[in-house]
Amino acid sequence: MDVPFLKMHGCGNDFVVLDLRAGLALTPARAAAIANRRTGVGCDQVIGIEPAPAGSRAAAFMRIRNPDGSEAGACGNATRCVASLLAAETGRTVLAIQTISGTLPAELLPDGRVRVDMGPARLGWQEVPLAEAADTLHLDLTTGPVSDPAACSMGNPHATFFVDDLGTLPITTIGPVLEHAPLFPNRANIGFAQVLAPDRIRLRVWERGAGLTLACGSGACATLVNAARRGLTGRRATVVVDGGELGIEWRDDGHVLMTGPVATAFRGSLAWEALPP
Ligand SMILES: N[C@@H](CCC[C@H](N)C(=O)O)C(=O)O
Repeated sequence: MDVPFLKMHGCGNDFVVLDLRAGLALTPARAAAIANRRTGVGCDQVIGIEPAPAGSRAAAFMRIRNPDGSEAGACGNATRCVASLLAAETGRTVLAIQTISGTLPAELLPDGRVRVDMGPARLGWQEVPLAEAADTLHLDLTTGPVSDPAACSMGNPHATFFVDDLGTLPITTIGPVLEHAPLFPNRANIGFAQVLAPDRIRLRVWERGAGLTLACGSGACATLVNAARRGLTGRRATVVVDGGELGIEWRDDGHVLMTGPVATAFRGSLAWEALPP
């Protein structure tokens, strides 16, 4: 059976997007096979669009899997991509997408960008989660040249290290060590941020289950929140990632708004029977 897919990206964070509303299942093994950049299509995350749960006001449910098969509670860049697809399908510019972490309102803007309400930043140590009680604004964690990160959850776990010079950091060496640090029982996405101005941050993210990507939307949200909590920025900033720019605002009610581009790279079809169950 041939199953159509879309290859999309947000600031270079790339996705295979599958419409699974007819009932196909995105298992961990299938996602890992699809995401493999040598033997599959290749992507940072595999995204399944599934029916919205009964009674939900959302247009659809979005399942997020990393290349290692693990399931994530949030993916900011993919949420914008799926919102743009659902907007085109329904003719609505305002809609909501259900994830395992909550319902995310989204809006298609006149310039083609998409704004998503990523929900409230969760600041408690149990919410990140951390392995033990700690002040999430200053974690006792050092690896190589980086130390003293701040942590929060955007529906998925993030730690942000603020550094003076991003250019010299050995991210592919320290990223995997930090992702698996015992302090993070569910592992964590690890952001490395250089504050350029009170409204501008340069960010690179070692993503849980995916590695270094060109952009991480939830990471950009977490970074702005952590930077504002530290008094390094205001509550609104442009976050410059390797693949573009994201506008982030931490509203007074605790919700984080993310605005950014979406792009479709190509369409294809998967030989479903060739995938593992
Ligand atoms: N690329 C995403 C985040 C994807 C999930 C993450 N790797 C996790 O495991 O939590 C984004 O744009 O937010």
